[in-house]
Amino acid sequence: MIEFRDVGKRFADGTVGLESLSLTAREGEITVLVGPSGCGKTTSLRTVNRMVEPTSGSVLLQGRDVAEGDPALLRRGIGYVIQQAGLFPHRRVLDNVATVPVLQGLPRKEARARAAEVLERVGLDEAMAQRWPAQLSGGQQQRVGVARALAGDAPVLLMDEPFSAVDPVVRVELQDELLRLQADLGKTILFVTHDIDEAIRLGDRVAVLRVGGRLAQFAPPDELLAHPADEFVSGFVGRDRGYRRLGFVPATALKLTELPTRANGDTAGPAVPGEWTVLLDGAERPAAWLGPDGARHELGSVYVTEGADAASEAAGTLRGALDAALSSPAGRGVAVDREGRFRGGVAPDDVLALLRPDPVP
Ligand SMILES: Nc1ncnc2c1ncn2[C@@H]1O[C@H](COP(=O)(O)OP(=O)(O)OP(=O)(O)O)[C@@H](O)[C@H]1O
Repeated sequence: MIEFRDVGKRFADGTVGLESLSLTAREGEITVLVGPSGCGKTTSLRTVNRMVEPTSGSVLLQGRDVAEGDPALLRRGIGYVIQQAGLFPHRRVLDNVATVPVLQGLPRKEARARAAEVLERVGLDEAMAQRWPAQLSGGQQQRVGVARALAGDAPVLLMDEPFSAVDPVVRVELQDELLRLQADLGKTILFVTHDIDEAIRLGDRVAVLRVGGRLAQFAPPDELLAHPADEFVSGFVGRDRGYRRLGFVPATALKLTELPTRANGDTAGPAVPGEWTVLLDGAERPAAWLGPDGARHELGSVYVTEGADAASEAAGTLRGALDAALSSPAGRGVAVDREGRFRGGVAPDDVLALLRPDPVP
């Protein structure tokens, strides 16, 4: 969908922003460009909407060289979100968002209706829509920035450090929201960040760049964490990458163990003497543990075997499985399906076995 072909940029003062970048961002995916300061992330992004003209190579959008045709027209088909949102301070939130559809030729009234619709999508109500940008929090301003980029209904979004200026808690909220939106919208997103955690969280594929816009590795997050291409990448990805992989490895290969069960309210003791028993309600949902001592204990977190989605990141991944195992008083966790019905037990060792890298021969 977006293809960089040997894209190079030498600025007028001789600075090499990009040496030769080749990379394809696939349709409907979030492709993240990550790397240290000055490695050329922003420059790369801006070659797509021609805010920067490459000095060599070309950028293709849906197979067409962006250098052909009118840049203004090109930009109307590309949503663009920047740090600090870049809102017009003298326009109300609603009109900030309506700008893009107005530019696209929609009558003002329809453009405003469209703006209200996308604002609601990003969690901002009518009262917010009537405020001035300065009357919003940093996180709300970023939401408006995202809404404005979505208002044009462009299939491509360029996002340049859009969440960098907000505190870590809001940042995670905004990331979750982007993932939720993306699950609905399926845009082709090119996302720039210097934060590897953000890259790994959001990217379907992550491009790690070094200075000069040279591609060090381009891979899905799990592969980046499991098999960094070289020392630069492993240094950049960080020391706790083994642990962080937990959240990205689907637990489909995890074998559930059998656990004794009993109906909740049944006054008989443990189903198997000396063992922990899961108490199930009438709908087969686990309610509590019955200890070997005959006392009830809290269940701890449960592992949801299916339905991994943006809203509950850990569901269906090894992170969720390990958390269930470690937070349970029984030394093993309880697995449930999407409806909350009991599926089996999770042993911590089984989770760790799946994470263990292949031994080096
Ligand atoms: N207009 C310009 N003139 C000269 N040099 C420039 C210009 N714009 C960017 N550069 C240089 O090009 C290189 C890449 O810059 P770019 O902004 O793309 O990096 P970045 O990876 O986005 O960095 P950061 O994370 O710090 O924003 C840097 O060395 C920068 O100083």
